Amino acid sequence: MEKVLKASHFNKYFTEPDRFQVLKDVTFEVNKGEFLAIVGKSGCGKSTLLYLLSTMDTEYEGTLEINGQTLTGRSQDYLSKFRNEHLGFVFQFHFLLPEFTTLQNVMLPALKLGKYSEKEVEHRAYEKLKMIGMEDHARKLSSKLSGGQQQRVAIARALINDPTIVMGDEPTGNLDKTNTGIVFDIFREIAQENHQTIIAVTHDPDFAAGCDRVIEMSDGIIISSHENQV
Ligand SMILES: Nc1ncnc2c1ncn2[C@@H]1O[C@H](COP(=O)(O)OP(=O)(O)OP(=O)(O)O)[C@@H](O)[C@H]1O
Repeated sequence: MEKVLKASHFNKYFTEPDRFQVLKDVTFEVNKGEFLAIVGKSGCGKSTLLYLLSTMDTEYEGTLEINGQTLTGRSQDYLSKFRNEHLGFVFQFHFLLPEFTTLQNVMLPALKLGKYSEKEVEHRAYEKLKMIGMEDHARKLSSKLSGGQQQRVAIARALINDPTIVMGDEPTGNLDKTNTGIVFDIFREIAQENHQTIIAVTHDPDFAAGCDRVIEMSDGIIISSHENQV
């Protein structure tokens, strides 16, 4: 099984207000196309871990490898380019720009990457919107969409550069049951059809139960990793 992410011996400390160790020797690997949930009680270190995996936080001990590239010790410029090319992010809140249309929001990360012409980017953005069933809303201001629709658009935006890994921090935390199901199904399809990897921090037991594997954390430690029969 091809590994797309290797986290080795992560230790992470916070020093304010007092020094404490938030991650303790966290080591795990993630397969290509795997749909992984990270669960655990509030404050156990899930978001801190995801932030390290996202390459946004570089203050840690240990090594991070994604797509065969060692990312520990790289410059901010290198990491920023790497993120835009290889990673997609979905958060609890959609962070769409309200004065931009749905289509423009989805296009933004690809325009920033500068790999495709504007025409190509627009075409790609349409394709992503089609995939999530939102192409009819392409010209609407994103602020005019429902919460569930906005989160779907945020996923399309995360997918625009065809990332190897999509990372989600409570991606359904702000959604009702129906929209949670829709978002879950999109992730499932991405993993199954496109072999893109999903790593999602979640508090939702039903969401976690549908993932391929669940990593459970407690007090900065991985206490279990089990595969679901899905
Ligand atoms: N910048 C920071 N400085 C100091 N302590 C922090 C910082 N960020 C988080 N913490 C602490 O680190 C611990 C882990 O936080 P983290 O947000 O990773 O937990 P979590 O498992 O994601 O929680 P939740 O499920 O509530 O989001 C908590 O005790 C939190 O208060």
